[in-house]
Formats: sequence, C-alpha cells, structure tokens
Amino acid sequence: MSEQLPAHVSPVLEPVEYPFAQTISDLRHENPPPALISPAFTPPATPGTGTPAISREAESIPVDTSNEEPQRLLEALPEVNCVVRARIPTTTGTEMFLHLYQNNVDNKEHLAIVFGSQIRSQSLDAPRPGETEMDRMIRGAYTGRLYPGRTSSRLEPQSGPSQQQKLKSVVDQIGHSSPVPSAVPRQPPSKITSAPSSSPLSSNNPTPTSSAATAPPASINSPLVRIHSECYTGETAWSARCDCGEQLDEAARLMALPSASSSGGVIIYLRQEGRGIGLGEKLKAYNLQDLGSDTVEANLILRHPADARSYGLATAMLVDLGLGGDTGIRLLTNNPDKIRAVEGPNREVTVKERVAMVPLAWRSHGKQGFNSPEVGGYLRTKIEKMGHMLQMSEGF
Ligand SMILES: Nc1nc2c(ncn2[C@@H]2O[C@H](COP(=O)(O)OP(=O)(O)OP(=O)(O)O)[C@@H](O)[C@H]2O)c(=O)[nH]1
Repeated sequence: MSEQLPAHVSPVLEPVEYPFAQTISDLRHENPPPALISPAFTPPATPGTGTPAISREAESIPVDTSNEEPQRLLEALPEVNCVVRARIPTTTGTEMFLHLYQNNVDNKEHLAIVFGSQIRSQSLDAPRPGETEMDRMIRGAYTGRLYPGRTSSRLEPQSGPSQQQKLKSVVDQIGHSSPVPSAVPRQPPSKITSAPSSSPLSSNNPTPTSSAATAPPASINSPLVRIHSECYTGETAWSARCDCGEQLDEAARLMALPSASSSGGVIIYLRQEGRGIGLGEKLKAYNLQDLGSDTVEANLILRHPADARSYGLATAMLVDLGLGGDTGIRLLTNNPDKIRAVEGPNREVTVKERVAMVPLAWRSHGKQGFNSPEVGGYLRTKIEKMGHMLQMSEGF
C-alpha cells in the first residue's frame, strides 16, 4: 500500500482511520473536514472589498459591516487589566509606551503598543488600595515623564517647570521642536511620505478603504489601530514565509508619523501565534506547506480551524484605552473578519475606516520590501480562500 503513495508521504501516517492516512491530494480534493472550517472563514467573493491591484494610490472602497454578525463573538467582553506600562525609546527614534495586560480568559501577557501620550489606560490609572506614589510610578501610572528624583505620579506645578525647562534646553540643544522625534523607517520607503487617509463614517455606513502607502490625512481624529497576532517566525526569525514583520514595522511607522501625532495610535499585540494554533503547530503547518498544502489546507490537515483567533481581548483593551464608543478607530487590516470582530458583541468599538496593508514590494513594484515563493503563496491563499481585501499583484 505504501508504495502507491507519493514519496513524500510518511509511512507512519498510513492508518486509514485518520486523515493523515490519506495523501495530501486526497485531503485537499476529497475529504476536507468541513466541521473544522473556522467560523472566521470568509468566502473569497466578499463584495466590494477588493483593493485595486494596478494603482496603489489611495482608494476608498465601501465596506458595510452593519449586517455582519460573526459567529464567534462572545456575549460580553472579557475583563482586562493593564498591570504595567513603560516608555520604550525605539531604534527608529520614536517613543512608544508598552502596556502589558492581564485578563480573565487566558494567562497570556497581551500587549498594547501605544504611540502618543494622549491615549491612556483607565485600568492602569485607577488607584490601587494602599499604593504609594512610588508604586504608581513603578507600574507606569504617571503623567508626563519620569526623571531621577521625581516623587509624584502626577505632574506637579512646583517641580514641573524646572523639569520642563531642563527638557526644553535638551530639546533646544539637539535642535528639535517636538519632544517626540518622528520615526525613521527601518527601510526608508522613497515614495511613502504621508499618513493614511480617513473619512468619517460609522460602521453602519459604507467604510472607505485607503492604502496605507499614499493617502493624505483627511481626518486625524480617530487613532490608527492595528490588531496584530504574534508571529515569532516573521517578527524575530526573519521568515520570508509571511509579511507579519513588515506589517508590524509599517504599522509602527504610520503611527509615528507627525500627521498621526494628534490622534495617536495603538498596536494591540495579541499572543495568538500562528493564527491561534501556537508556534509548534504552525511549524508543522510549514512542513505541510513544503509538502504542497496551502496555509488553510495545512491547518485543516492538522485538525485546526483555518483561523483559530478571536478578538474580544483586543476590543476590551481598546475600550480600556479610551477608544470605545464613538471615538472610532481607523483599522489597519485587509482581513474582513477582523473589522467586524474588533467592534465587539455590542459594537463597543467603532471602526470608522479601514486602511489597507499593501505589501511593500507590491507598492514599490519590487524596489522595496521582499518577495519569496512562500510569501506569494501565503498572500494568495489569504486573498483566494480567506476573503482578504487585497488583489494579487502581478508578478508575485
Ligand atoms: N497557521 C498559520 N499561521 C500563520 C502562517 N503564517 C503566518 N501565520 C500567523 O498569522 C498571524 C498573522 O496574521 P495577521 O498579521 O493578524 O494578519 P491577518 O489577520 O491575516 O490580516 P491583516 O490584518 O490583513 O494582516 C500570525 O499569528 C502568524 O503567526 C501559516 O502559514 N500558518
């Protein structure tokens, strides 16, 4: 029997009662386990959601989420609590505030990377019984900046001016007029000079879509938000199988632009590695991909949903950061499921605009970013099988 199988099928995968006994081709064409398809799966032909391939200029394409009710929304939002926040000066010159959250649904340390000092966590700022001013400063519940010898978590008019004067003199010395320098992209994109566009509307109305690359800032009231899922391989191990690292860099770059400084920005960094299946399972999926499966098929063969993620924690964190209700956000994504899911079960958050994440190589016609057969297949599968609002670029 084993000699009838393709050479790449391991003999240990032969017992007939398991899907592993079949060839990958069988699984793909005859027996995809329908019960394992994620409720987050979106048919490829989501109307009105494509991103034109030829022009990478700012495009507004209507998206209406008012009739969409994802099946996996919880009835109520989880509880989240920001336990510590710290200022992180970055290698690009931008500063951000890293917020670490705990919650009542898992034991993971989900993060909010906040650009701009105007976005504050309510749970962090809430007083804790018996805590001292030093306790508050140590857990990051302070306003302004920390400096040696500071004794209060609140800005004090008496001691503040001298520190502000010190800061001003430092700023004057280095020739900056703004206390927070703007970002220097890791790979400076020559054609990308402006923030994404936005235009106000509610999620009950058509949502314009703009390209992150070129759109001028039409509205700066709603902060830019990226809901990012952990990807060790793409963010840390230089993987060219996916564009996760590039997307993270690009989100940070956009949020650090001077044009975004009045509204700020937030990257919600969720610890749902491998679309929620974990790193070990994702690595198995990579091996299946090298054996011929696409990213969705590989997950299904491993008996995982195509996408095992949920976004309730992200919604709760955004609400805690004061971005709930009518404040509205501009969401950086191509994923239609994310848009409605992040709004929460009772529309606790309003997505006013979607901003497309177009791969850098596509926007620059190969001059920047990176290309590989693997990332091409990864993006193609997202578009063709997961309804991503992007159109495959020619030559990739
Ligand atoms: N299971 C699986 N997960 C992958 C694979 N490649 C990347 N991932 C994971 O996919 C997730 C990246 O998803 P996101 O960056 O949130 O992107 P998205 O939801 O697809 O859509 P965008 O918001 O448009 O980027 C991370 O958790 C990665 O670890 C893969 O081949 N298989």
